Amino acid sequence: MLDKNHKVVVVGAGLMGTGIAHAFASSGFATQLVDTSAEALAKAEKSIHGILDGGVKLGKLTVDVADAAKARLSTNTVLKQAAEGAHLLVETVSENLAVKKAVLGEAVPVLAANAVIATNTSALSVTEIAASVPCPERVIGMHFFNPVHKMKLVELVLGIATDEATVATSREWCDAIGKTSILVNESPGLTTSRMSAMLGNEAMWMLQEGTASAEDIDTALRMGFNHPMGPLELGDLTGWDTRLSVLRYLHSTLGEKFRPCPLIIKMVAAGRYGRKTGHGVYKYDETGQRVPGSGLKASNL
Ligand SMILES: NC(=O)c1ccc[n+]([C@@H]2O[C@H](COP(=O)([O-])OP(=O)(O)OC[C@H]3O[C@@H](n4cnc5c(N)ncnc54)[C@H](O)[C@@H]3O)[C@@H](O)[C@H]2O)c1
Repeated sequence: MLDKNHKVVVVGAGLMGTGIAHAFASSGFATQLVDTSAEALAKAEKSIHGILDGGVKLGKLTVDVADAAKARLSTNTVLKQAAEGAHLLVETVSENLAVKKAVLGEAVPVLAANAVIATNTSALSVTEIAASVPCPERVIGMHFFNPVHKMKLVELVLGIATDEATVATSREWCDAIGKTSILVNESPGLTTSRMSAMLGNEAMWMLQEGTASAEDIDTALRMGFNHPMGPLELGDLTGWDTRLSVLRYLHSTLGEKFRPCPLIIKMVAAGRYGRKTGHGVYKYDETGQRVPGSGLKASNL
Protein backbone atom coordinates (compact mmCIF):
# COMPACT_ATOMS: atom_id res chain seq x y z
CA MET A 1 0.00 0.00 0.00
CA LEU A 2 1.20 3.45 -0.84
CA ASP A 3 1.82 5.91 1.90
CA LYS A 4 2.22 9.70 1.57
CA ASN A 5 5.52 9.29 3.45
CA HIS A 6 6.91 7.27 0.58
CA LYS A 7 9.78 9.02 -1.11
CA VAL A 8 10.27 9.27 -4.87
CA VAL A 9 13.51 9.77 -6.78
CA VAL A 10 13.36 10.94 -10.38
CA VAL A 11 16.65 10.62 -12.27
CA GLY A 12 17.14 12.90 -15.28
CA ALA A 13 15.96 16.51 -15.11
CA GLY A 14 15.29 17.02 -18.80
CA LEU A 15 11.99 17.62 -20.51
CA MET A 16 10.34 14.53 -19.01
CA GLY A 17 12.02 14.44 -15.61
CA THR A 18 10.81 17.97 -14.97
CA GLY A 19 7.18 17.02 -15.58
CA ILE A 20 7.42 13.73 -13.70
CA ALA A 21 8.99 15.35 -10.62
CA HIS A 22 6.24 17.99 -10.69
CA ALA A 23 3.58 15.25 -10.82
CA PHE A 24 4.87 13.47 -7.71
CA ALA A 25 5.73 16.58 -5.68
CA SER A 26 2.36 18.16 -6.38
CA SER A 27 0.58 14.90 -5.44
CA GLY A 28 2.01 14.90 -1.92
CA PHE A 29 5.24 12.90 -2.22
CA ALA A 30 8.70 14.03 -1.14
CA THR A 31 10.48 14.05 -4.48
CA GLN A 32 14.19 14.23 -5.22
CA LEU A 33 15.16 15.19 -8.73
CA VAL A 34 18.65 14.10 -9.82
CA ASP A 35 20.81 15.08 -12.77
CA THR A 36 24.53 15.13 -13.47
CA SER A 37 24.04 18.69 -14.71
CA ALA A 38 23.44 21.36 -12.05
CA GLU A 39 22.26 23.64 -14.85
CA ALA A 40 19.57 21.12 -15.91
CA LEU A 41 18.41 20.89 -12.28
CA ALA A 42 18.14 24.66 -11.90
CA LYS A 43 16.18 24.89 -15.15
CA ALA A 44 13.86 22.04 -14.08
CA GLU A 45 13.19 23.58 -10.68
CA LYS A 46 12.36 26.91 -12.32
CA SER A 47 9.95 25.20 -14.74
CA ILE A 48 8.24 23.28 -11.94
CA HIS A 49 7.79 26.48 -9.94
CA GLY A 50 6.43 28.07 -13.13
CA ILE A 51 3.82 25.30 -13.57
CA LEU A 52 2.75 25.66 -9.92
CA ASP A 53 2.61 29.47 -10.08
CA GLY A 54 0.62 29.16 -13.31
CA GLY A 55 -1.86 26.93 -11.47
CA VAL A 56 -2.25 29.60 -8.78
CA LYS A 57 -2.86 32.31 -11.40
CA LEU A 58 -5.55 30.16 -13.03
CA GLY A 59 -7.21 29.61 -9.66
CA LYS A 60 -6.57 25.84 -9.77
CA LEU A 61 -4.28 25.90 -6.70
CA THR A 62 -3.95 28.04 -3.61
CA VAL A 63 -0.62 29.69 -2.84
CA ASP A 64 -0.26 27.37 0.17
CA VAL A 65 -0.77 24.24 -1.91
CA ALA A 66 1.77 25.45 -4.50
CA ASP A 67 4.28 26.33 -1.77
CA ALA A 68 3.85 22.92 -0.15
CA ALA A 69 4.54 21.22 -3.49
CA LYS A 70 7.66 23.37 -3.97
CA ALA A 71 8.83 22.40 -0.48
CA ARG A 72 8.40 18.69 -1.26
CA LEU A 73 10.76 18.96 -4.23
CA SER A 74 14.53 18.89 -3.82
CA THR A 75 17.33 18.56 -6.34
CA ASN A 76 20.62 16.69 -6.13
CA THR A 77 23.58 15.88 -8.36
CA VAL A 78 24.53 12.89 -6.18
CA LEU A 79 22.36 9.94 -7.16
CA LYS A 80 23.23 7.62 -4.27
CA GLN A 81 22.38 10.28 -1.71
CA ALA A 82 19.04 11.10 -3.35
CA ALA A 83 18.00 7.47 -3.91
CA GLU A 84 18.65 6.34 -0.32
CA GLY A 85 15.45 4.78 1.05
CA ALA A 86 13.24 5.81 -1.90
CA HIS A 87 10.16 3.65 -2.54
CA LEU A 88 9.94 4.55 -6.21
CA LEU A 89 12.71 5.33 -8.66
CA VAL A 90 11.75 6.75 -12.03
CA GLU A 91 14.72 6.89 -14.35
CA THR A 92 14.23 9.27 -17.22
CA VAL A 93 17.80 10.00 -18.32
CA SER A 94 18.81 10.21 -21.99
CA GLU A 95 17.61 7.35 -24.21
CA ASN A 96 20.81 5.31 -23.98
CA LEU A 97 20.89 1.75 -22.63
CA ALA A 98 24.36 1.98 -21.09
CA VAL A 99 23.50 5.24 -19.27
CA LYS A 100 20.23 3.81 -17.96
CA LYS A 101 21.93 0.61 -16.75
CA ALA A 102 24.62 2.65 -14.98
CA VAL A 103 21.96 4.72 -13.19
CA LEU A 104 20.15 1.61 -11.97
CA GLY A 105 23.40 -0.08 -10.99
CA GLU A 106 24.21 2.82 -8.69
CA ALA A 107 20.74 3.52 -7.28
CA VAL A 108 19.10 0.11 -6.80
CA PRO A 109 21.29 -1.06 -3.86
CA VAL A 110 20.26 1.96 -1.74
CA LEU A 111 16.49 2.00 -2.48
CA ALA A 112 13.91 0.86 0.11
CA ALA A 113 13.20 -2.89 0.19
CA ASN A 114 10.57 -3.73 -2.46
CA ALA A 115 10.89 -0.32 -4.13
CA VAL A 116 9.48 -0.11 -7.64
CA ILE A 117 12.17 0.57 -10.23
CA ALA A 118 10.58 2.35 -13.17
CA THR A 119 12.04 3.40 -16.48
CA ASN A 120 10.48 6.03 -18.71
CA THR A 121 12.24 4.69 -21.79
CA SER A 122 10.40 5.35 -25.03
CA ALA A 123 11.69 2.37 -26.96
CA LEU A 124 14.46 0.49 -25.19
CA SER A 125 13.80 -2.99 -23.77
CA VAL A 126 12.51 -3.01 -20.17
CA THR A 127 13.58 -6.67 -20.02
CA GLU A 128 17.14 -5.76 -21.01
CA ILE A 129 17.31 -2.85 -18.57
CA ALA A 130 15.90 -5.12 -15.83
CA ALA A 131 18.45 -7.84 -16.53
CA SER A 132 21.17 -5.50 -15.32
CA VAL A 133 19.93 -5.49 -11.71
CA PRO A 134 19.62 -8.34 -9.17
CA CYS A 135 15.82 -7.81 -8.81
CA PRO A 136 14.40 -7.71 -12.38
CA GLU A 137 10.92 -8.56 -11.03
CA ARG A 138 10.72 -5.04 -9.55
CA VAL A 139 11.55 -3.28 -12.82
CA ILE A 140 8.71 -1.90 -14.94
CA GLY A 141 8.31 0.62 -17.74
CA MET A 142 6.42 3.74 -16.64
CA HIS A 143 6.00 5.61 -19.88
CA PHE A 144 4.77 9.17 -19.41
CA PHE A 145 3.67 11.66 -22.06
CA ASN A 146 4.80 15.18 -22.70
CA PRO A 147 3.74 17.61 -21.30
CA VAL A 148 3.36 15.44 -18.21
CA HIS A 149 1.22 17.94 -16.26
CA LYS A 150 -1.41 17.86 -19.02
CA MET A 151 -1.25 14.28 -20.29
CA LYS A 152 -3.21 11.71 -18.27
CA LEU A 153 -1.91 8.48 -19.79
CA VAL A 154 0.90 6.26 -18.49
CA GLU A 155 1.81 3.07 -20.34
CA LEU A 156 2.98 0.50 -17.77
CA VAL A 157 5.30 -1.82 -19.63
CA LEU A 158 5.81 -5.38 -18.49
CA GLY A 159 9.25 -6.90 -19.01
CA ILE A 160 9.60 -10.67 -19.04
CA ALA A 161 10.37 -10.74 -15.30
CA THR A 162 8.03 -8.00 -13.98
CA ASP A 163 5.91 -9.52 -11.21
CA GLU A 164 2.29 -8.91 -10.26
CA ALA A 165 3.13 -7.03 -7.05
CA THR A 166 5.19 -4.53 -9.04
CA VAL A 167 2.34 -4.05 -11.52
CA ALA A 168 -0.18 -3.54 -8.70
CA THR A 169 2.03 -1.02 -6.85
CA SER A 170 2.82 0.82 -10.07
CA ARG A 171 -0.89 1.18 -10.81
CA GLU A 172 -1.32 2.64 -7.31
CA TRP A 173 1.48 5.15 -7.95
CA CYS A 174 -0.20 6.20 -11.20
CA ASP A 175 -3.59 6.55 -9.49
CA ALA A 176 -1.96 8.62 -6.73
CA ILE A 177 -0.72 11.20 -9.24
CA GLY A 178 -4.01 11.29 -11.15
CA LYS A 179 -2.86 9.33 -14.21
CA THR A 180 -4.68 6.58 -16.09
CA SER A 181 -2.44 3.57 -16.60
CA ILE A 182 -2.69 0.91 -19.29
CA LEU A 183 -0.73 -2.37 -19.37
CA VAL A 184 1.40 -3.16 -22.38
CA ASN A 185 3.53 -6.23 -22.90
CA GLU A 186 6.97 -5.11 -23.94
CA SER A 187 7.14 -4.71 -27.70
CA PRO A 188 9.03 -2.19 -29.80
CA GLY A 189 7.47 1.27 -29.52
CA LEU A 190 4.66 0.03 -27.26
CA THR A 191 1.25 1.26 -28.47
CA THR A 192 1.57 5.03 -28.68
CA SER A 193 5.23 5.58 -29.63
CA ARG A 194 4.97 3.08 -32.46
CA MET A 195 1.96 4.88 -33.93
CA SER A 196 3.36 8.34 -33.25
CA ALA A 197 6.77 7.50 -34.79
CA MET A 198 5.01 6.31 -37.92
CA LEU A 199 2.93 9.51 -38.15
CA GLY A 200 5.90 11.84 -37.52
CA ASN A 201 8.09 10.01 -40.03
CA GLU A 202 5.38 10.06 -42.69
CA ALA A 203 4.79 13.78 -42.11
CA MET A 204 8.52 14.40 -42.66
CA TRP A 205 8.46 12.34 -45.88
CA MET A 206 5.56 14.52 -47.08
CA LEU A 207 7.45 17.69 -46.14
CA GLN A 208 10.58 16.42 -47.90
CA GLU A 209 8.60 15.57 -51.03
CA GLY A 210 6.90 18.98 -51.04
CA THR A 211 3.43 17.42 -50.75
CA ALA A 212 2.24 20.33 -48.56
CA SER A 213 3.71 23.00 -46.32
CA ALA A 214 4.65 22.16 -42.72
CA GLU A 215 1.80 24.34 -41.48
CA ASP A 216 -0.73 22.60 -43.76
CA ILE A 217 0.42 19.08 -42.82
CA ASP A 218 -0.07 19.98 -39.16
CA THR A 219 -3.45 21.61 -39.88
CA ALA A 220 -4.54 18.48 -41.78
CA LEU A 221 -4.03 16.26 -38.75
CA ARG A 222 -5.47 18.75 -36.29
CA MET A 223 -8.61 19.56 -38.29
CA GLY A 224 -9.05 16.27 -40.18
CA PHE A 225 -8.45 13.87 -37.30
CA ASN A 226 -9.03 16.14 -34.29
CA HIS A 227 -5.46 15.60 -33.11
CA PRO A 228 -4.62 18.33 -30.57
CA MET A 229 -1.27 18.90 -32.33
CA GLY A 230 0.07 18.22 -35.80
CA PRO A 231 2.86 15.61 -36.19
CA LEU A 232 5.52 18.21 -37.05
CA GLU A 233 4.76 20.52 -34.14
CA LEU A 234 4.64 17.44 -31.92
CA GLY A 235 8.07 16.35 -33.21
CA ASP A 236 9.41 19.81 -32.36
CA LEU A 237 8.03 19.40 -28.84
CA THR A 238 9.35 15.85 -28.37
CA GLY A 239 12.72 16.61 -29.98
CA TRP A 240 13.82 15.20 -33.36
CA ASP A 241 16.94 13.73 -31.71
CA THR A 242 14.70 11.58 -29.50
CA ARG A 243 12.45 10.86 -32.49
CA LEU A 244 15.39 9.71 -34.59
CA SER A 245 16.72 7.30 -31.99
CA VAL A 246 13.21 5.82 -31.58
CA LEU A 247 12.83 5.44 -35.37
CA ARG A 248 16.23 3.80 -35.70
CA TYR A 249 15.25 1.30 -33.04
CA LEU A 250 11.87 0.56 -34.65
CA HIS A 251 13.55 0.23 -38.03
CA SER A 252 15.97 -2.33 -36.64
CA THR A 253 13.26 -4.33 -34.84
CA LEU A 254 10.08 -3.94 -36.92
CA GLY A 255 11.53 -3.40 -40.37
CA GLU A 256 11.50 -1.19 -43.42
CA LYS A 257 8.27 0.70 -42.72
CA PHE A 258 10.12 2.55 -39.94
CA ARG A 259 13.17 3.66 -41.99
CA PRO A 260 13.88 7.24 -40.74
CA CYS A 261 13.16 9.94 -43.29
CA PRO A 262 16.48 11.50 -44.46
CA LEU A 263 15.14 14.95 -43.55
CA ILE A 264 15.05 13.97 -39.85
CA ILE A 265 18.68 12.79 -40.04
CA LYS A 266 19.63 16.10 -41.70
CA MET A 267 17.81 18.18 -39.07
CA VAL A 268 19.47 16.34 -36.20
CA ALA A 269 22.89 16.77 -37.87
CA ALA A 270 22.15 20.51 -38.01
CA GLY A 271 21.25 20.62 -34.31
CA ARG A 272 17.63 21.50 -35.16
CA TYR A 273 16.13 19.32 -32.45
CA GLY A 274 12.98 21.38 -31.98
CA ARG A 275 11.76 23.62 -29.18
CA LYS A 276 14.63 22.72 -26.87
CA THR A 277 17.19 24.23 -29.30
CA GLY A 278 14.86 27.01 -30.49
CA HIS A 279 14.71 25.57 -34.00
CA GLY A 280 13.16 22.43 -35.45
CA VAL A 281 10.65 22.26 -38.27
CA TYR A 282 9.60 25.69 -36.94
CA LYS A 283 11.62 28.48 -35.33
CA TYR A 284 10.95 29.69 -31.78
CA ASP A 285 11.80 33.06 -30.27
CA GLU A 286 13.56 33.53 -26.94
CA THR A 287 10.22 33.36 -25.10
CA GLY A 288 9.45 29.99 -26.73
CA GLN A 289 6.79 31.40 -29.08
CA ARG A 290 6.68 29.94 -32.56
CA VAL A 291 7.75 32.42 -35.24
CA PRO A 292 4.83 32.73 -37.70
CA GLY A 293 5.55 31.45 -41.20
CA SER A 294 8.82 29.80 -40.07
CA GLY A 295 7.90 26.24 -41.18
CA LEU A 296 10.68 24.50 -43.10
CA LYS A 297 9.98 24.85 -46.84
CA ALA A 298 10.56 22.05 -49.36
CA SER A 299 12.42 24.68 -51.44
CA ASN A 300 15.02 24.97 -48.64
CA LEU A 301 15.85 21.26 -48.66
N1 LIG B 1 10.64 13.62 -24.87
C1 LIG B 1 9.51 12.90 -24.79
O1 LIG B 1 8.42 13.31 -25.25
C2 LIG B 1 9.52 11.56 -24.09
C3 LIG B 1 8.29 10.93 -23.80
C4 LIG B 1 8.29 9.73 -23.09
C5 LIG B 1 9.50 9.16 -22.71
N2 LIG B 1 10.68 9.78 -23.02
C6 LIG B 1 11.93 9.17 -22.57
O2 LIG B 1 12.31 9.86 -21.39
C7 LIG B 1 13.75 9.86 -21.28
C8 LIG B 1 14.25 11.29 -21.16
O3 LIG B 1 13.82 12.04 -22.26
P1 LIG B 1 13.88 13.64 -22.28
O4 LIG B 1 13.18 14.06 -23.49
O5 LIG B 1 13.46 14.16 -20.96
O6 LIG B 1 15.47 13.85 -22.47
P2 LIG B 1 16.35 15.16 -22.18
O7 LIG B 1 17.52 15.07 -23.10
O8 LIG B 1 15.50 16.39 -22.18
O9 LIG B 1 16.85 14.93 -20.67
C9 LIG B 1 17.70 13.91 -20.28
C10 LIG B 1 18.42 14.36 -19.01
O10 LIG B 1 19.16 13.25 -18.48
C11 LIG B 1 20.33 13.77 -17.89
N3 LIG B 1 21.31 12.70 -17.72
C12 LIG B 1 22.05 12.06 -18.66
N4 LIG B 1 22.82 11.11 -18.08
C13 LIG B 1 22.54 11.15 -16.74
C14 LIG B 1 23.01 10.41 -15.63
N5 LIG B 1 23.90 9.43 -15.76
N6 LIG B 1 22.52 10.72 -14.41
C15 LIG B 1 21.61 11.72 -14.26
N7 LIG B 1 21.13 12.45 -15.28
C16 LIG B 1 21.60 12.17 -16.51
C17 LIG B 1 20.78 14.86 -18.85
O11 LIG B 1 21.68 15.78 -18.23
C18 LIG B 1 19.43 15.49 -19.23
O12 LIG B 1 19.12 16.59 -18.37
C19 LIG B 1 14.26 9.11 -22.50
O13 LIG B 1 14.44 7.76 -22.16
C20 LIG B 1 13.13 9.26 -23.50
O14 LIG B 1 13.11 8.23 -24.45
C21 LIG B 1 10.72 10.98 -23.69
